[in-house]
Parts: sequence; structure tokens; C-alpha cells
Amino acid sequence: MSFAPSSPPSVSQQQRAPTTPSTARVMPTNVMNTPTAPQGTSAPSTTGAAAPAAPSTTSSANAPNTPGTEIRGRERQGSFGGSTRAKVLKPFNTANIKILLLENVNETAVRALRDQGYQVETHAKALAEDVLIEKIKDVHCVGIRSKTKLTKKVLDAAEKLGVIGCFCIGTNQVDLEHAASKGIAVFNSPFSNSRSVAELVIAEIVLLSRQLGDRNNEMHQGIWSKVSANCYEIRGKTLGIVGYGHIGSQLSVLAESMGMRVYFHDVVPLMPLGTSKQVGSLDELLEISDFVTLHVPETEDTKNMIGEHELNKMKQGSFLINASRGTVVQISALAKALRSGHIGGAAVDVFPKEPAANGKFFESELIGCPNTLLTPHIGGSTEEAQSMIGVEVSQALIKFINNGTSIGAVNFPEVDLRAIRDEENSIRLCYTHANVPGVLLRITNILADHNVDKQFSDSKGKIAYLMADISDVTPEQIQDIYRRVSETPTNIVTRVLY
Ligand SMILES: NC(=O)c1ccc[n+]([C@@H]2O[C@H](COP(=O)([O-])OP(=O)(O)OC[C@H]3O[C@@H](n4cnc5c(N)ncnc54)[C@H](O)[C@@H]3O)[C@@H](O)[C@H]2O)c1
Ligand SMILES: O=C(O)CC[C@@H](O)C(=O)O
Repeated sequence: MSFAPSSPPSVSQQQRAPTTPSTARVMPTNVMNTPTAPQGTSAPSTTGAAAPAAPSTTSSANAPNTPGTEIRGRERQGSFGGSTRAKVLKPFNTANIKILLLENVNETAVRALRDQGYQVETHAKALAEDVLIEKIKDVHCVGIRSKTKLTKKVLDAAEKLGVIGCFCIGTNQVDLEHAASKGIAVFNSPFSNSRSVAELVIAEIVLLSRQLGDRNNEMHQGIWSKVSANCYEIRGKTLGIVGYGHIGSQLSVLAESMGMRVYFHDVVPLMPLGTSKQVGSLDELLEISDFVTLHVPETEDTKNMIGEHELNKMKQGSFLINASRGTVVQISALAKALRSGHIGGAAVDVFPKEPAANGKFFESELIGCPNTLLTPHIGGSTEEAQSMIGVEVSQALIKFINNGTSIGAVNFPEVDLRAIRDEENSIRLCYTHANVPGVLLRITNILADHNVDKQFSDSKGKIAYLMADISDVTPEQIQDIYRRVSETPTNIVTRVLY
């Protein structure tokens, strides 16, 4: 386990909009937030120390890392010069950390998290809401993909949850703002499956252009139907990309290498790759494209982005591909345009309502439409992508749990500090609080008599996150710092790491 590149050890509190803390809370019995004794000290007694939880049957067989034993004292390069050791932080006895992984999260993640000594429970499918509410009560971290909806109701049931890992790109399935208001950081994998999606779209462009889905269906029914009418090469055709982010731009390069002309529309001006060109509006893109492919996130603005008006703008016989989110396209309008022949074919990987698990019934107005390829949300489903996502997201979770590092969080201020010195009685304070004026002064007063080695603070919307490394503190002083910080009126979550 390693620290990410360190941030400057300065205090950089940003301008704060006055707000009232929505869910201030102190979590004295939460193992992610309760200080326990550092090595060689007696257990602090003034706050309830976390009772070690009995490992469940699904937990890791790995021996838990005891703080202050083998995980300490590793030499780290670069942080403090050659001779100073950096302390490898752990929150406390890591076997007390409970992690729930749903939706068949990749084995690379399961292994990495178990190697930390955490208790990891895995499920191949998404859980029904009532089961999820029961399960999530007791866990410190949950890992999901696109099916599990972490709504306000579910998050409010999660009494100990400190961090969420979305083992995918999309984070629309999580109420990000509510999670932040409860001090719960959310991480995702911003680009590990981008290439897989781009390759699938290239395949679909060829398949649609040659009506391969229909020919394949006919052959499986024993029907020989050799046709060339309305079948085309893709060379020289125009691809219109809506959303030129990680996937859209990767696709742009692949499509040009196959001889396509590429235009794109995005809400922000972006550097066109190769000879592609950005156009001024969605309508303009729709009017000039032979293929339109959607790569936008699910937001209020992208909801029903492609409906009757937009489909009518598209060229007669052109093709639509959606591997973004199901809510981006009005399915009834698309089905109508396909059946009328105005749209020559479509490839759809995502749907407004998707079955919760494999084997469950799927229904859609698109079933039976001509030249229509339907796939069960598999754009990012390759061995390569899932394995990379597993590594990337599990590392982010481990860094947050063990070090407090929030770099890469999608809903949280991004804060990191360079490694803490490997000394007895040095601690890291991680304080998530309401983003209101006057908090830093209060914390400075609490820490006034201590040796603060370094400190960094940042804010995002209604919350802020402060990290401070403090040396030469006795167990009693640790308890005092923890108590006073967690009792501040702006407290959302206070953690002390050793
Ligand atoms: N089918 C799958 O399995 C699969 C896999 C990965 C991602 N996805 C989906 O694809 C989406 C895009 O992924 P990405 O990694 O390229 O995201 P990204 O964030 O890198 O890029 C999205 C782009 O869309 C643009 N955008 C946002 N709103 C827009 C609007 N209203 N009009 C035009 N452009 C807009 C953004 O400016 C950005 O450039 C994800 O959000 C996810 O929902 C699906
Ligand atoms: O793996 C999944 O369930 C989601 C894949 C994709 O939609 C993503 O957002 O990365």
C-alpha cells in the first residue's frame, strides 16, 4: 500500500458558502472513526473503543493486520529524504472493517481488500432494497456496479458507512450529494472500461451497416436471405459522437483509423483528436451524421436527450447507438422511428429499466424492431476492463480507509498529505465538516498546543475535509483531540489514524 503523490503541506481553506450542517454526527462506536491505542500505548478509555467484530463466515481468511506491527516502519522513498521512515497508516485493527461487495465485483478487488485484513462479503447480484437496507447497516464500505441504487433511503440506513466504491464509470446510481452530507466519499473508475466500450461501438457500426443482426437471426431460423440493398461499407461515412469524453474521444481515434469522418458535439469546447471536428449544436451533428453514438453521463440535461424531434433531425436511414445510459433516449420514439424506416437501425446497450440480475425477464418496445441490436449493458464487460476497475477502485478505497486520502472522490473535497513520519505517538486527524466560516479557527484552537506537522483542507459544495498530521501526542491527548473535534457543531465525521 502506498500514498498517492503528496499535496503541498499548506492550509488552503477555500471560500465557504454559509450552510447549516445537515447531518452532523459523531460516531463513537464506528471502527472507522474511533481512535484506539497506537502501538506501545494503553487503550484510550474516554470514548467507547470499538468492540472487535467476529469475522463472518464470508470474511477473509487472511490474518488481520495489527496496527503497529508488520504494517509499520516500511522505508518510503522521497517523502522525507533517504533516512526517514514513513509510517504506514491503518485506522485500527483492520479486521473490524466490514466491506460489502455486490454485483460480482472483480476478484482483483476482493483479493486486494482481503489482503488488507478487512472482512469482505461478496454477492454476485444486486440485492433487493429491503435486503440491502438490512445488510448495509453494519458495513463501513460498500462496492457496487450500475444496478445497485444507493438512494437517500438506503444511505440513511447505513449507520457506519464511510466510503462507497462504484466499480464502473457511472455514479448516477448513488445519491452523491446525500452521501457527501453524511461524510461518505464515493469513488469510481473514470476510464478503465472506456476502451472496451469504444471497441463495442466500432463493432456495432459495422454490424448495423451490414444488417448483421437480422441476417444472423434469419440464419438461426433456417432462412437464407442474401441481400446487399441498404448494406454499406463504413469507410467515408460520417460518425457523430455526442459527448467527447474518455469514451467518445477514444472512439474518434478508432473510427478515423477505419476511414470514417468524425464530428462531435459536447457541452464544453474540447481539443479534436486526429481530423475530427467539434460542431456547434446537437441538431447540427444529427443532421450531418450517418451514425450517431451517445457517450454522455446521466444528468438532468441528458435525460430524454434523443426524442422524436432529434430522431426527425437525423438523416433518412441513419443509425443510432446508445451505450451511455438508458434515460438518454426515449425508447417509444426510437421504436417508432425504426419501424417507420426513418432510422435504419440501432444498437442499444442500456435501458431506462434494466433487470436486476441475469436470468430475469427483459422487456422493451425495441424487441422485434428491424436491424436493432440489443445487448444487456455489456459495454464495459470485458476481462481486461473488470480486472483494471477492480484494482483501481479497491486501491482508492484502501487509501481512503487507511490514510484518509480522498483524491479521485467524485462527491468529496480531494485531500491528501505526504506520508506521516514513522514515530511513536504521531497521528493523522481526518475531519469532515460542514463548509461554514470559522471552522478552521476552532480546529486551530483545539490543536494550538500540539505539534501540527502538516495540514491541508479543501471544500466542495456544502462539505469540507481537513487532514492534519500531529506528532508527540500522548494517548490521553489523542482522546482529547478526538473528543473536542468530534464535538464541534460542524462535525460530520472525525477519524483519527495511527
Ligand atoms: N455501456 C456501458 O457499459 C458503459 C460503460 C462505461 C460508461 N458508460 C456510460 O458512458 C458515459 C460516458 O462515459 P465517459 O467515460 O466517456 O464519460 P466522460 O465524463 O469522460 O465524458 C462525458 C462527456 O459528455 C459531455 N457531456 C455532458 N453532458 C453533455 C450534454 N448535455 N451534451 C453533450 N455533451 C455532454 C461531457 O462534457 C464529457 O465530455 C458514462 O457516464 C456512463 O454512463 C456506459
Ligand atoms: O459494470 C457495470 O455494471 C456498469 C458499466 C458502465 O455502465 C459504467 O458505468 O462503467
